[in-house]
Amino acid sequence: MPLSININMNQDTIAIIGGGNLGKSIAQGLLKQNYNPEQIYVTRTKVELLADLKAENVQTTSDNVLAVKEAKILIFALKPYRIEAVLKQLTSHITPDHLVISVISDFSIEQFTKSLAPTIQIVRAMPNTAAAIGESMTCLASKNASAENIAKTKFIFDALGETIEIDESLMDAATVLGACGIAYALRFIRAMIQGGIEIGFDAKTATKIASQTVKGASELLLQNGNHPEEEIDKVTTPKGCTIAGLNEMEHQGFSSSLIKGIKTSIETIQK
Ligand SMILES: NC(=O)C1=CN([C@@H]2O[C@H](COP(=O)(O)OP(=O)(O)OC[C@H]3O[C@@H](n4cnc5c(N)ncnc54)[C@H](OP(=O)(O)O)[C@@H]3O)[C@@H](O)[C@H]2O)C=CC1
Ligand SMILES: O=C(O)[C@@H]1CCC=N1
Repeated sequence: MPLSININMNQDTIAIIGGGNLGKSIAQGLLKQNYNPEQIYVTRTKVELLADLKAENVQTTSDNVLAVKEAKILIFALKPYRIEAVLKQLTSHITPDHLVISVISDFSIEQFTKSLAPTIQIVRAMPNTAAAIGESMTCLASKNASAENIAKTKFIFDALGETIEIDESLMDAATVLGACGIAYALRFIRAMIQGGIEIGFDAKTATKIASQTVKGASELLLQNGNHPEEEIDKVTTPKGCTIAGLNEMEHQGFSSSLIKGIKTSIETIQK
């Protein structure tokens, strides 16, 4: 569905301040949704690394002030240790007419607000890199943002995948489960591939089988709304190979290692 159908999103220029891994994924996702590339600004200091976006007619620049002046919607996708310096540079150019969205982890709305005029509304969004292909899971949180600004933010991220609204106190948890989660899932798939090669498949075939199988498993939950164990029960024949393998994985700490990893990730954010 083109973004222009609703609230005229294709008429609002978007500036992505910080075109790194996540910023670029968002830009790629917008392009995939037929967002007019000339109405997307992406900034970074090493602007030459945005050549792929430039080739698609996206406006790439190292000039954050220019991007902010040209855009109605600002998406800040900088590392947390860079944001304060960049906001200092931009404070006088960010107005209440801007919709300010931050995808920065570990940087609260309150911290953001301290650097800007009190009239500026901020929406926090926590997407993941699957935004590039319209499959992000994005958690949204706000404090003083208007219903219109929240709806606009939701509209943008709905076009890049699924969205849910959460309390800001859960943003670290959203970062871990949703954003870091992509990496955990990919490491799981990589391990499946390694196992698949050991039992006879070439790497390409193992990758195809593992990736599609994981996609199918996710879809079973998303489409049927069942508990994972209910679907697992359908696969585990008594005395069969699935339960033997699963139990061995659990003896080796499979679920426990994932849960401990998730807790370690959130402790790393919160320390
Ligand atoms: N990667 C992910 O999967 C996710 C990341 N996040 C959050 O998103 C934010 C960005 O993460 P990520 O994309 O991984 O990080 P990256 O380091 O890949 O991207 C940050 C970008 O900011 C640019 N940058 C640095 N200084 C400036 C500046 N003064 N003006 C404009 N651009 C600048 C950098 O480019 P250059 O060096 O050329 O300036 C870099 O490309 C972080 O806060 C992260 O926590 C949230 C969810 C998922
Ligand atoms: O690991 C990180 O710092 C960021 C936060 C979420 C995904 N990547």
